[in-house]
Amino acid sequence: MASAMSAAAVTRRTNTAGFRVEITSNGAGGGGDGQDGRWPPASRRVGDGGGRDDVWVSVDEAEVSSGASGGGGGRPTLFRTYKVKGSILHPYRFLILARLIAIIAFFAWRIRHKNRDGAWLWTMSMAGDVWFGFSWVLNQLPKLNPIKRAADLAALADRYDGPSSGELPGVDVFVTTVDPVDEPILYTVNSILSILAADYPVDRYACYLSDDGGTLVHYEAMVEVARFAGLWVPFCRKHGVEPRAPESYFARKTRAYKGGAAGELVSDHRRVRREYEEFKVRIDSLFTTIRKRSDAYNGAKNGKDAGENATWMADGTRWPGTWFEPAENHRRGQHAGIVQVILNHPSCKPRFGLAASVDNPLDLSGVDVRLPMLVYISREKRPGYNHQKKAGAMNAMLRASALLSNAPFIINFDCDHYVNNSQAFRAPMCFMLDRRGGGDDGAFVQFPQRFDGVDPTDRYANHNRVFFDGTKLSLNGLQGPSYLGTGTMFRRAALYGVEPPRWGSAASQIKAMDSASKLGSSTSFVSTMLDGADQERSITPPAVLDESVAGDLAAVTACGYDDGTSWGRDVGWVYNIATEDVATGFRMHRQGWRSVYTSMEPAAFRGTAPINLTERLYQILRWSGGSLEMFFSHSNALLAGRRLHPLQRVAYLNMSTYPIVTVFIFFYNLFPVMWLFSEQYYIQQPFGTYLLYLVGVIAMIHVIGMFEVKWSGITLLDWCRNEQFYMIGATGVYPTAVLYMALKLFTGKGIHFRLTSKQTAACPGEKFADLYTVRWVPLLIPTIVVLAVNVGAVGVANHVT
Ligand SMILES: O=c1ccn([C@@H]2O[C@H](COP(=O)(O)OP(=O)(O)O[C@H]3O[C@H](CO)[C@@H](O)[C@H](O)[C@H]3O)[C@@H](O)[C@H]2O)c(=O)[nH]1
Ligand SMILES: [Mn+2]
Repeated sequence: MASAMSAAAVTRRTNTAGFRVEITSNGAGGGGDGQDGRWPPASRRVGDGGGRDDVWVSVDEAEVSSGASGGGGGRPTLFRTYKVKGSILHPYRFLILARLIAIIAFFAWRIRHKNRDGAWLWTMSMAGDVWFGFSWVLNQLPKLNPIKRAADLAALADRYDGPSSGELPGVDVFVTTVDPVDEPILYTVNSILSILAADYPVDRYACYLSDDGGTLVHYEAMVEVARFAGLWVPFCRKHGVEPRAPESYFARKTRAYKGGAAGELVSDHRRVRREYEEFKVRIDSLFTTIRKRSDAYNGAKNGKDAGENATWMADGTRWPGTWFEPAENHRRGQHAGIVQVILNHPSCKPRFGLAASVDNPLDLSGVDVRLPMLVYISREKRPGYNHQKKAGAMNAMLRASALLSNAPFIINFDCDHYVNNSQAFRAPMCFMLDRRGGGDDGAFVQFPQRFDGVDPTDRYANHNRVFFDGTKLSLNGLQGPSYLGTGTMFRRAALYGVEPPRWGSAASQIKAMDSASKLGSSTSFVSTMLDGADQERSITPPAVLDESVAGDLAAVTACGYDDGTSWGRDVGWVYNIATEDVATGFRMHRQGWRSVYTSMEPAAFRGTAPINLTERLYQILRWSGGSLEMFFSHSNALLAGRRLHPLQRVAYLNMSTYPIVTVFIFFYNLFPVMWLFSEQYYIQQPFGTYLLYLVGVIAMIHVIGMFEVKWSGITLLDWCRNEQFYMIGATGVYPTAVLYMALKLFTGKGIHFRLTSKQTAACPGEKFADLYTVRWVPLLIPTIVVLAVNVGAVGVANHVT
């Protein structure tokens, strides 16, 4: 019954200590995520790492080989599908059926043996058991048909990289950040560098950073990134470096060499490392640099604009975003919108670097030195508007990118995640471009979230392996995994609320849209939509960024743009919910779109998780609260039409009701209070048979769990941690989520959810220091009540007897 926890997580510790990448042999999930630096040759199929054949068998061998012989004439087959071997799948399904029968028998027996005395206890426990049984069914049924899908990178390369090949379509990559301190800027710059260095045609993707803080520090960090990328990216290309986030790369102990100039690696490496250290110093000192500069400008101006305390850009103009000293129109939640193209779209022809010389010690003569487009966006903020957090930022970015590059595909991840496998943009493309039916009605491809810096025994179940490798993978056998907020590739048309091609081409649907009321007032934006829906397209190199483009950009990133439109409901990321990700994916599934869950080796993306208990609990609160909000919203799975697969509906029901279990767990936990009464009460009589039933159904759930451990390839430890942390969440956090939801239903006020903080003041030298810093968490009140009541009851009982 566990594992209903939503999405996965992120937080991290000290900035200065950096992103230490552990080199462990944890081995969780079949192969340690490439942490040991193993690297499969480009021709190897991704995902095979987990596709051990004692569990998985191929189901599309025939289709794939007929595709390879050029049969279809159209697009090739670009991914492989596997199902669980019969020898595991059949007993697994049989056990699920057996348990279903067992719990029905159990309820029937209990009803036939209704307690006469202590009827209240019986009724309550019966209600609890019914809910436990029901929620188990919700959780279990969608897992009946686990399917694994693996991208065929070699086939993609054959088809799209050769001289006579078609072109890979364009991709817009979106990263969101809010605060340069809570979300340490070092992670954000690493994230951006890893994107700029990805192995994807450089003129066919663009990178967007959305900064909801509107700080000059972020903007200048991007300028520094653009400069350092001029060295970092060619270095990555020349030597085939992995991973391409410098902090993780330099932390790595062993590296397999993939480049073509092994002899120069040592000196190049040393040089780039030195430059990186200097780059980090510049990033770290941005706060002071900008402050000093601003003080100087403010001082000089003192005569005229006495008292002005502006924050100044390097070119001597006032920063339009937030200032160090908040002022009218320059504070959090109140500032102008900013869109700055930091790196322009590159030329379509390769540009090779210079040979080694005194000024440039790296020989880049055979290396393409172009960089992809990089854009900084901070949407407008005004008091009185609900800015809708991440969802609002994503929608503003979706519109601004349409005006600038308008790629038909979009990749989205959080600023604390980075591209860990340079092929990460190619792998999801294999699913989007596959010639088989599934290809065109796939709305998104979801990668699991993988994390660095989690303590080796993963005390707070941060890796969430049961959720990713089990629950999400099994949804592949239905309509596909839910969207998890990060590590996802989308089809742009699906984000616009268009229905899958079976119900009409994207073009005809877009033409039919009543654009002004649905999509807002920017005709320039609306006119990009047709192109944006064409999946074969590359990206649009932006025209000269003249006044009119700037005006359009300002319009689509303005805070009131969404007012009175379908944005946040039928278009873009969904609003008014703490877990915008699940709700946004749900809208697509409800329309009949499919999604794909896939993983690759080494992991496509990696991020950081909150190893501090306080942060972790608040994160779980946001997810569980958001999930209940989903149930009580237009995104309720019961309201969806017939295009939602029946078991997919069950999966979403589970995702939006799982915290309710806490009510019953709470009562069960208080049952020992009955020791306080002098008469004897029994939950159920005859008690012996009752116990036997209980032991039976509990044993079965664990045997089923062992089968899941087997097919998902997780470790026993992962499984135990999940069970443990489920109980912590269910007793400590879900009660608060349920209370919040009840409050919201009665008062109409939503929950204020805080950002998951990625940094605490723990001492930088000590590796998992944060694990042990316990801050007072009101969330734990229910747990403490339960503990106190139980200890008290035992004490009283002892005293009485
Ligand atoms: O006003 C805001 C608030 C948040 N964010 C960004 O949203 C992302 C996620 O926020 P965070 O507080 O780090 O949440 P997590 O718990 O780490 O996020 C998980 O859960 C969220 C849903 O609750 C998903 O959106 C995330 O992708 C998923 O990683 C980060 O990049 C933030 O910068 C914004 O852009 N604007
Ligand atoms: Mn995060």
